[in-house]
Amino acid sequence: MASSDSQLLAFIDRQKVLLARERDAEIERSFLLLSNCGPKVLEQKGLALLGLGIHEVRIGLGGKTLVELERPSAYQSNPIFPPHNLRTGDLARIEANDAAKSKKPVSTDIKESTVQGVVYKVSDTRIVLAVDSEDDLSLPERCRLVKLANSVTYDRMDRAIEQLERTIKGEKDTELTPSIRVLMGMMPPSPKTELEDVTFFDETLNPSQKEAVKFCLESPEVACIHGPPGTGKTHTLIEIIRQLTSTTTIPKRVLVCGASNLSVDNILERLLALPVSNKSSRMKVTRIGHPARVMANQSILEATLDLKAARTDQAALVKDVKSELEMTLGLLSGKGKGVKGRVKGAERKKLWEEVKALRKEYRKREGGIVTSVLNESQVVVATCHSSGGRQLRNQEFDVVIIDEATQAVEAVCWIPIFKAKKLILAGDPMQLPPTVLSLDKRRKKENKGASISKSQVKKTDSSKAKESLAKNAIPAQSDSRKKGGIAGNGSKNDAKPKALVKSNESHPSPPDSGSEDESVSNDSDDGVRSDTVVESNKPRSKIYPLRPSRTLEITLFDRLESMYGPGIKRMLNVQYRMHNQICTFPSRTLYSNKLTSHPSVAEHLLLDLLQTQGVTLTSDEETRKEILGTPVTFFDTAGCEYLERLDGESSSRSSDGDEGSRCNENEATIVKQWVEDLVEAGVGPGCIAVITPYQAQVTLLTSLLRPLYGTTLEIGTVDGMQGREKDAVVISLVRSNDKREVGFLKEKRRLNVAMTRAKRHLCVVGDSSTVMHGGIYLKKWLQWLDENADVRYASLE
Ligand SMILES: Nc1ncnc2c1ncn2[C@@H]1O[C@H](COP(=O)(O)OP(=O)(O)OP(=O)(O)O)[C@@H](O)[C@H]1O
Repeated sequence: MASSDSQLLAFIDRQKVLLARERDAEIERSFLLLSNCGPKVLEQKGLALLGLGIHEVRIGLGGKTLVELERPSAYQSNPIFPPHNLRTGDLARIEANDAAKSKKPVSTDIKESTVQGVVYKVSDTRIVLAVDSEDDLSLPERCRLVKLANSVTYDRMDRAIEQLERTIKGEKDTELTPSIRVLMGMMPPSPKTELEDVTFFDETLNPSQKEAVKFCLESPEVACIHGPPGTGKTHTLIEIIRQLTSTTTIPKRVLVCGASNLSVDNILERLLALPVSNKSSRMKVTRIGHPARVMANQSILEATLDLKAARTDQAALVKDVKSELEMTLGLLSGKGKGVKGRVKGAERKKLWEEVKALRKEYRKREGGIVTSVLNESQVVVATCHSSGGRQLRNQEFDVVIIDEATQAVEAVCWIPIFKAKKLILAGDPMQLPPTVLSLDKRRKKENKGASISKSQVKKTDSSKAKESLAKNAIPAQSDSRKKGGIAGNGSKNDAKPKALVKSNESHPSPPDSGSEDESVSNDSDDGVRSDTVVESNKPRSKIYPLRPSRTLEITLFDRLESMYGPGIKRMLNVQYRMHNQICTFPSRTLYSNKLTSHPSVAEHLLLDLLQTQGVTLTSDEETRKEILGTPVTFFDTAGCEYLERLDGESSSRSSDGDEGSRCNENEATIVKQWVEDLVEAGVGPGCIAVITPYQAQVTLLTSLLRPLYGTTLEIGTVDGMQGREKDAVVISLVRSNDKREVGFLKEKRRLNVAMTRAKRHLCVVGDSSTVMHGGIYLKKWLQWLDENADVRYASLE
């Protein structure tokens, strides 16, 4: 059934409401910070840089004025910036750095600000702000830079949704293409145009990858690729791009987008590394985006629009205008060569008029160069957000590919969608959803309410079980801990306290293969049916109508699957990362038991890694062999009374408005000891990552491990590890002793990302008796670990 007008409008209205809410949450967050904190505190939080001076004012791409700031020796003894969170693309403003006011909150009144712009480039000692203003730039001598809420992303998303509305209503020039109609449930996907014989450039693709490539080529309007961890999603996308742009079929023009710079640079890097028979057959690829934001890799930099434009023959045409502009700006800012003091009064006004005219001319000439570079490009690579910039305004493509589509909110995907006739989405709905600020705020409110009512109303059966488990387990554990210790031989069957074995036996068995547990946080609550597990490749006979999304976490990928069923996608089913034992639980519970391990990794262990490095172990090195030969280890802290602490508990809310973060000192000690054991056994710290849900635990672990291993050992939250892998991963779960729903522990997707980062060894430290409200997936995993992993008992030596 095609979406009715009222369904279409309800969907669009809902998107507008959700986007407005998200924008408010972002503004509120930054407003709270700016109005509550003095500049010094903002600098400590990484949101401001104080005591800066203007190094230079020049002109950049787009005729923007680039203001370069530094820490001059007059105000600072060290030219290197303190740690900060000002990144390329962030909105920031330069304001006078008045020392007397440095404790007062900085101004929240935008009008009062001096100069506002976008961070263009960041290094250890310099930061460049790109300013678009046509007005007079009154730059203070001594200044500071303050990060602001960025509205550009929201503006672009709002515009994309408005464009969608006008397109559907027939009010806009944009054509209501078949792919837009399919995306909006106005018509079902057309039957595939069968391709007789596809000759693959990469014959090593596995059958599921080949099927996904073929499916994407054959689908007339929309196709999705579901790539579980390590299954070669990028590999498959590269083949699709090669097929689309090859001359054997009709070459297509492709726009490759992604949710993050990292994802698109990863694709770009692989495209640029493809073998070419001769120079003319090299794929013409251009990367849109700030050169400072793209990967620091020469071949990638060479592919940026900025560098390509600068190398064209016409580049000389803009050079003259640029020099003149820079000279005039130098006069105005008092920073030009040989300029003494600033120009004032009528002369200043006249010079600004000149700047305006020169800038217009510069943009016109530069626009011509940009268009000619882009017109020659077969493949353009950009983030979804930057595809909405001026440079691509009139560019059209045959196909748009969006990687990491399950991490992008739907509205940001619409920015590039309007530029092409066909859409290919790639992602994994079982990994992290997009970050949504407004949702976190609501969840926290709901959790607060839930925690009070639940803990006050009654004790659940599970909490009673936890208590009796803890009572029984303590004496037995202290015995075994004395004997075994952290690297001791406390293997699951011989050293496990009886009380634990019993209680585990009474737990239900792991989730059945092929079905996701009903009680696991149900996506349908969010307005999407929870049939994300692949059932069949056939198109579903019944098509569900378009429904307004409950939250921004519902991605376009989720929604298409919900409307059209699994026939809209193909799943890659061979993973090239994890030891089979690491892969088993996620495969069973999230991927319909369909995820298999490639033989090259199925049995690989840390032991083999060391052998490839020429290390051989003698027969008496039993402990070392045991550590290196075990794919999954579980330190069960049940009954140990390792209670966590809420960081900032006294105030219940930290000054930046966030709920306090949790940490667990004893658990951190266990993690530290295991990392030490791994390193002692020969594993390089660079091959290890420590992952934990809470920032406070990251800080604690960093204080314990940094002095030993420096920055080679990676420590972070799960969000920073998506798309990454390490030979050995240690997860510190930080048990929760209250009944609140807390992000990581509740969300199976986060847990999935954490557990699938490990290649050869996964160690989990946590409490199997933890019963979290809503944390059923976690409980099942811990149960599975208790039954299948090498279980060790925590001991604080
Ligand atoms: N057909 C294949 N044959 C051999 N190795 C492969 C094949 N496909 C993928 N790989 C390898 O699997 C690993 C993961 O591939 P890739 O980075 O493309 O996966 P991904 O799905 O994009 O990863 P992520 O889970 O991080 O999103 C890479 O080392 C890649 O070389």
